Amino acid sequence: MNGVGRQGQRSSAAGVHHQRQYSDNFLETSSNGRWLQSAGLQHLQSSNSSGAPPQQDYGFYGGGGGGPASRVYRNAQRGYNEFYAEAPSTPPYNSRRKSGEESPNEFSPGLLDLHSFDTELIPDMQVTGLYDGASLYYPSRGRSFDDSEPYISNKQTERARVPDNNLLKSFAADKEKASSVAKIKVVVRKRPLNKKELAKNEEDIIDTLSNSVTVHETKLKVDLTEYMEKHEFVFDAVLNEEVSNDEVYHETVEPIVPIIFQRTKATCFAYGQTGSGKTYTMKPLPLKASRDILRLMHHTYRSQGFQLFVSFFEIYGGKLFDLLNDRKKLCMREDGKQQVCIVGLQEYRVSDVETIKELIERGSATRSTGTTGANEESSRSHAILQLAIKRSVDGSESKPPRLVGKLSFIDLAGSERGADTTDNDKQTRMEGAEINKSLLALKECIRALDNDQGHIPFRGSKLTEVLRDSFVGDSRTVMISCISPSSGSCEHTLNTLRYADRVKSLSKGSNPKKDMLPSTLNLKEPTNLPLPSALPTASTFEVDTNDTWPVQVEKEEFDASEEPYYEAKTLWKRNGKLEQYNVSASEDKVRKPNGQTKLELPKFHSRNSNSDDDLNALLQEEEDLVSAHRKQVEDTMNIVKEEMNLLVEADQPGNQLDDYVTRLNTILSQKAAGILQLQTRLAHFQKRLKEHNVLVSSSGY
Ligand SMILES: Nc1ncnc2c1ncn2[C@@H]1O[C@H](COP(=O)(O)OP(=O)(O)OP(=O)(O)O)[C@@H](O)[C@H]1O
Repeated sequence: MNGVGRQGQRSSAAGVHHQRQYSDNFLETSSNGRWLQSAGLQHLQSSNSSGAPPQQDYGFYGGGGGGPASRVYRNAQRGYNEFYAEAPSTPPYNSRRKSGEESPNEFSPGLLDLHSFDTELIPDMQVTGLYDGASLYYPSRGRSFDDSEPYISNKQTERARVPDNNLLKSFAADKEKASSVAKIKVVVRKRPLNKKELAKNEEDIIDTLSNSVTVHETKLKVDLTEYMEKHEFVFDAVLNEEVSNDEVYHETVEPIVPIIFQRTKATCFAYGQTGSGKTYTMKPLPLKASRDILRLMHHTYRSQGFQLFVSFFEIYGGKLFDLLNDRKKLCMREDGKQQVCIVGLQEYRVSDVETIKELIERGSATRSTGTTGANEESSRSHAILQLAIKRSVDGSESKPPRLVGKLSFIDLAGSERGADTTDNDKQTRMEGAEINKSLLALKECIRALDNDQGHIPFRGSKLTEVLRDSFVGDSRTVMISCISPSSGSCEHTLNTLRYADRVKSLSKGSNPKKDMLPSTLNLKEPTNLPLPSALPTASTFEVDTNDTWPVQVEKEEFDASEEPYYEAKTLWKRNGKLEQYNVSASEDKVRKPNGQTKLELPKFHSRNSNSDDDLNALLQEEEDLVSAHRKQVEDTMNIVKEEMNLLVEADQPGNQLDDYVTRLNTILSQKAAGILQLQTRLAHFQKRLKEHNVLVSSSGY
């Protein structure tokens, strides 16, 4: 059966019609404007264009939020709201400011190194004995928080020392909720066919059913007749082209938001080839999450001194740039506690959704983009947006707050970059190598994380290094694999799904039934698979009974003589609703859990720089080998194809085919020997790499 016939059978006419309609619109619509719409925040744009001041009215959250009813309505309207409506273009940041109003850029640089506070989590609150009935106090999704939470009017300091029962119950409920959130969740999102793909008559080769996704790959037999190979994968969730960004949020980030208040660090990242919809998927998520975080802060945890901070940076060619500070180059350091500090990264304190929206827009506009055949606005960088929840230790706002939890959103660069380098210049090739390296390292870290391995190989790349603190302690990871439906992207789609499957397959919490099945079933006929349900929980909360942060006393005096290298500066300026901090390693101070503050000389790897270099060299070598290996296999396949063509041409009466067959055999055995040699070398390098890693970890890193 040919591809068109199969497609005709697989897709209903309505389905095809839908896909065409989406693509006609989405290619012509500014993504900057559309994501706000799909985030359900269109009204923010209109308020902006009218020049209205930023909203502080939290009543907004109750009405426009993610309640089930509104979601159902939006879903019903999705065809219009998301794909047909003309999205208003987002005015430039400055044009939307009223005169005299401060912009994040213009805040006086109240620079203080808060990074030591950032990287050390605030100790947990004691909730022992208060678990009974806690869930009654936990506000369910979509329910008004005003209904569930009586107004708390105690003095802040008193509250900090003697937390009220409702608050403790909320914490307890959040803890309970946390334990039901899978440690790693892998979700696949299929986008609709776009205009270009339709123009080229490319067909939709992806079927989705419940949480499984099937790729129909057209292949050629030796006699050059076509046949279809099916590859079936099962994930925690599969979202088809009909699914809105609201639903993506509901499936991925929404369950994580409450547990960020419980010392959890979570990471949500989008993986996929260029043009597969990573940015489209990721852009609305931080805004939606901020909306829910602010809602919790202003209702459930009202007057508890929680603060929300935003930072946005990118990793481009292995270097870090601040997207909220004119792409200022940043550098990464590690302090004595192996906490990663991004020197100079600016964080903004935010208290309303509009400000967050402006910051995200500003950062997105600054992000590096390049051009590829697949996507004109293709991103070559990994963009990382972090939402940090902090809290002043003694409940007052006079002291710098300390980190409670963090939510990182990562829009990764196109996953095909490494393979897309042969025709490009040196810079593009280097970018590709760097991207490949980081994606490989990210996968390894997530797998190590889920297996609770002692050693997390975060040093494999800049990306994993900056995410180090998301890989330790209580963490959650959501991977959204974005795929294109088109036949032209089949190979990349399969690569994306295999990467996702690899992340998932070693997960301890995976359904054993699923693990017994091969990831790629390659079935000729449709098969009804037993579909595993979502991951069971793999982790529990650690409660450190020695840490009771509400009664913690902070000392601000620093003994400069102790570490003359570090001069403590406590210039902390508040600036209305939005505050800007400059994180500087030279002001890196470490707060002890017992409440004392001590300056410590960070160890910036000096002792281990050789190990790092070696490791990097090894990783590089391994990567080169993998590329060479891949190339050998590709060459071999090409040769086989060419020879097969010759063979078919030569298959005429009277022709002797023996010569061709002998020639083919010789070439194949030569190639096989080359591949075998490369595999042996690769295995050798991997062994060395492993030894090296063990050495590195046993030396304290
Ligand atoms: N689910 C979707 N529904 C409608 N349009 C979509 C969807 N996903 C992506 N698109 C559209 O496809 C185009 C490419 O998407 P996007 O820029 O998000 O790709 P990307 O994976 O981030 O690419 P790159 O890695 O090159 O940055 C955009 O015009 C976007 O609006």
